[in-house]
Amino acid sequence: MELAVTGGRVLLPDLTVERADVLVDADEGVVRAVGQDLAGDEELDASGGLVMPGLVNAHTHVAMTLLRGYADDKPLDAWLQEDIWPAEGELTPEDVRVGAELGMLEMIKSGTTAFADMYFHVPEIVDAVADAGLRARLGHGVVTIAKEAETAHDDAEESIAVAREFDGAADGRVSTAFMPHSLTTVGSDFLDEYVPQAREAGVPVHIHANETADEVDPIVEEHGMRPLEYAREHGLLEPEDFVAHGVHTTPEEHELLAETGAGVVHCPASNMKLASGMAPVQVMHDAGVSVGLGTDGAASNNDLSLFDEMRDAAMLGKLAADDASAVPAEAAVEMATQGGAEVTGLPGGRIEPGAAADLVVVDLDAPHLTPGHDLVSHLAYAVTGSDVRHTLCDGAVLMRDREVLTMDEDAVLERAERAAADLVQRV
Ligand SMILES: N[C@@H](CCSC[C@H]1O[C@@H](n2cnc3c(=O)[nH]cnc32)[C@H](O)[C@@H]1O)C(=O)O
Ligand SMILES: [Zn+2]
Repeated sequence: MELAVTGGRVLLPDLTVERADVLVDADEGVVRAVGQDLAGDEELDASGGLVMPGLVNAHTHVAMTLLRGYADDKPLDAWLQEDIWPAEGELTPEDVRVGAELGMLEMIKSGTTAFADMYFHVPEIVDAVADAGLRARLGHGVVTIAKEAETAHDDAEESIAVAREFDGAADGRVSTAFMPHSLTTVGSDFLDEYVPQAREAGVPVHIHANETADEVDPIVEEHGMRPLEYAREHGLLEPEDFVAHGVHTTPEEHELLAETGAGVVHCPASNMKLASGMAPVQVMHDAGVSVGLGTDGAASNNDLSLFDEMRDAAMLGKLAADDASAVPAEAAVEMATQGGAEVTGLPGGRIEPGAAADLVVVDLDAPHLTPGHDLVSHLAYAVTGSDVRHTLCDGAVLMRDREVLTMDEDAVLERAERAAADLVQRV
């Protein structure tokens, strides 16, 4: 079946905008053509809209939607230890399923078609991705500090097992990674033991790194090197690997990232909310580092909209560089599309023949998007998630005219409300 997305304008990979139709091969899940007057077996109306690549949320913990607004206004360490980890200790597989569905509903409704996720009870998340129709790189987050050796090993084994088992699931829309939680919550002996297993399984490694000053200093003190140098020493930073945050990073670390090809996921909202710091995004770009954008979990954001994240990235990037020309709109849009696809190794991020048919249509016919001098500027600074009219992933229509077709929206909200209330009772 061929689907023609007609009557709109299209954001091309070079970030120019052209009046064109997009022909999608729904069976193969690829874009066949971009051009004038294309016809398919079915049509999707994009008139008055901009057809753009589906957004890539390159770092999140999707089931944390259940903890949205549960614990705010604290720094990372206290937030995790006092509130989040105790609550997460009570999450059942069913809770994770419900939270993941809520997050995916939110993503589909705000134009995200692919995401990278670190969490636990991953089989539930795989099933939710399969049903929702999205694309994802999933992994089990490992923590080894303050655990008995056996429990810590079990956690790491589970991460490797999950990565092996589910790579290629959901008709190839799910891929996986080995996901040690962070350079300070996983011991180096565990990295040394399990990273080679990830290589053997052919999956990348995704980890939190250099998020706060508090997690940089102990590594420098104990090992006499910067965290990313330490990461490299322990087998990380292969080209397919990607680290979340990279807030407190030095020029030497940027050089290391650029040389190795490992990517960074910038999470500006989470970094602002937890007061973690300002990532030197413009400096990283100038150094040739691949950068994607992530929301991080909904408990530190508090939403999963990449449109908000683009705006935050552009705004914070200017403040960090003390330069209004830093992280321009184009850079924000690039990070949320091609950049995220590159960093996570997921298809998508570009609309061109042969590319994955992961795309969204944004309604431009609105007061806050008038006049239309520069649509890339609008995407970075003025569009919000609720402006998304249609969402397609892998050639399938997931949302048409704001109606999500792959999920029962009311049922998802009701289940989430109930699961969250029960959870808070138990904690
Ligand atoms: N298996 C681990 C869980 C790791 S999943 C990934 C974890 O990252 C946590 N997380 C969420 N946001 C952040 C962040 O900004 N920095 C570090 N960790 C985070 C999240 O709450 C979740 O516990 C365990 O048993 O504790
Ligand atoms: Zn995170």
